[in-house]
Amino acid sequence: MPFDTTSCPRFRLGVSLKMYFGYQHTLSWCRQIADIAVRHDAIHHRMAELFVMPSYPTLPVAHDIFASTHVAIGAQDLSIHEHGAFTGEVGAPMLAELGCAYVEIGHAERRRHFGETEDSIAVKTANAIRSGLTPVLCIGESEAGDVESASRACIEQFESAVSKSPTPLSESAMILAYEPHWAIGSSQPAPHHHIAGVCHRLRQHVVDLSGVSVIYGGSAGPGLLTSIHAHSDGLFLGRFVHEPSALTTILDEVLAIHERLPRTR
Ligand SMILES: O=C(CO)COP(=O)(O)O
Repeated sequence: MPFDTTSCPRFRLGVSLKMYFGYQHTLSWCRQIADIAVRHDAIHHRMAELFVMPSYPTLPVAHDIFASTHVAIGAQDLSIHEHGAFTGEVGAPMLAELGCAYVEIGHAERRRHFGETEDSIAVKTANAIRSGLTPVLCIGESEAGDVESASRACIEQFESAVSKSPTPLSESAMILAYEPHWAIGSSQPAPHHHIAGVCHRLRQHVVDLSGVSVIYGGSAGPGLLTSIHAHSDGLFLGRFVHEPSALTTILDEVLAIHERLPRTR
């Protein structure tokens, strides 16, 4: 029986490669992911949307590798400037020209190691929107705590990040990647009840913004979506899909989740 995807959620699966791989390794990983994407029913039937974020220099070739797939590409950061005398920077207009659909903003590692501030995050978010890129806005509490305080911290970060938006938020597409800093680079994700609680509150907060999805990242990998899919629109993945077959396992989970959903809505 063909899948009725109109009544089902479409999960968003993003992968950031950070700076783990070299150039050739990145391209070979992208080719393997492209191969999985063209063959997997979860992508074919649009039950899952996949975007990958490799390092800047690989973006043009990655764009070509994914050209005949449903996989989108994005950058891991962007400049607070758009053009000009800003040595070493890459601005939103060039990322859009390169074929990026997404750009990551405010990752915990950029906040911690590169002096990213709430103000620079707000400027970057505005620049991304102005160039037609979908921000993947990373928000999350720095220390492990309860759901209430984590949600408050995330909502403050979100409100600050969108404070300079050039267009009404109701017209913007955006992915909120809930990434508790303490769960990134760890051996396991945050506890499921914590993820569910914070994602639920974030979804409530953006309930009137139909273009905003809430996904979870931080040691996410195979098995997690099955547990949290009622509360999260997807996953932001890192190390646990360095082995491409792990992505197949997650896409299999997407199929299984859809199989179990009622067909009558
Ligand atoms: O930060 C992340 C995605 O951007 C998650 O990274 P890890 O899955 O490697 O913890």
